[in-house]
Amino acid sequence: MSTFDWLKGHGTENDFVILPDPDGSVHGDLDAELVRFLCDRHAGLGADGVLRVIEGGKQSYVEDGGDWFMDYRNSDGSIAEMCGNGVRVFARYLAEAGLTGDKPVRVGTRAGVKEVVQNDDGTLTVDMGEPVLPTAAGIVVEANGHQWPAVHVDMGNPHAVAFVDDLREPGNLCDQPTWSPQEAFPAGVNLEFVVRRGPRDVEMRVHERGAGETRSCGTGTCAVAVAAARAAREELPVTYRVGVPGGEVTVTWRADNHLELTGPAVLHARGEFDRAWLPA
Ligand SMILES: N[C@@H](CCC[C@H](N)C(=O)O)C(=O)O
Repeated sequence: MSTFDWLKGHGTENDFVILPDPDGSVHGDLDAELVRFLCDRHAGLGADGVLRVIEGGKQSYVEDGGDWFMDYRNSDGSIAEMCGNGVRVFARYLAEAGLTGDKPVRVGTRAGVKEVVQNDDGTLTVDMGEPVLPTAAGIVVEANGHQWPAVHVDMGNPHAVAFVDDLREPGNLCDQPTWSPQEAFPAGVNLEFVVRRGPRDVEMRVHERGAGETRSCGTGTCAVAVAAARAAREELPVTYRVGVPGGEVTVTWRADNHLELTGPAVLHARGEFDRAWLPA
C-alpha cells in the first residue's frame, strides 16, 4: 500500500505519531528509517516517538500482547520497552476509534501488559507495575560541567534519577549527558534531573534515550517518584505530584508496590501519508 493513515497525540507534550496497523500488515517490521522520517520535526510530522497499534493476537513480539499491542519506537528509530505517556495516548486513540469499551484496556508492551482506565475527569490512569531498584551504587551523571550521584530505577526501561539544586544546572541538554560507570546501562538510559518543591511534590527535566530532551516522560515520572519517596523514607501508599516542562502528572506508589500513573492524553491531528514522499 503506498499510503497509510496516521494520527498525532501527546501526553503532557510528550508527542507521538500513532500508526494504526490492526493486523500488522501495513508496516511489517516497521522500518527504523520511516520512524526517523516521521519523527523529524522539520522534514517529517515531528514527534518524540511512534506508537504502532496492533491487535494483541496479531503481533509476534511478545507472548501476551494484551487486547492491543503498543509497538513503541523512539524518534531515532530504536525500540523501547515501555512508554508511560505513550500508553495513555494509545488508550485514548483506542477509545476514540471505538476499539474499546468501558472496561480497563489491557495494553501489551515489551515490558508486560499494562491496564489503562479512563477517569471521569478525562485523565487516564495506568498500572505501571512494580519498579526494580538494582543495587548498584556509585552511579554518577554529568551534564553542563556538573556531576550528580544518581539512583537507578528500572520501570521496564532504564532510568537514572539525579537530584539537582536548580533545574537550569544541566544546561540545554542538546548534548547527550554522560554517566559512569558505563556498564551500569549497557543499553543506554533515560536521565531525569529533579528538584523538590515541597512534601511529595517534585519537578523534573528529562533526557530520553533515543529522543533527546523531551517535555515529559511517564516512566521517568514514576522513577522520580520512587527515588524521591525512598529518599524521604515515605510509607506506602504515597502519592507524588510530578511537574514536567509540558504539564504535570500524579504517581501513586501503592501498598502492593505497583505504581499508578495518572495524567492527560489528547489526540490533535490526523492525516494520510504517501510513501512516495519519503526521501529516495
Ligand atoms: N517518553 C516515554 C519513554 C519512551 C522510551 C524511552 N525513551 C526509552 O528509550 O526507554 C515515557 O513517557 O515513558
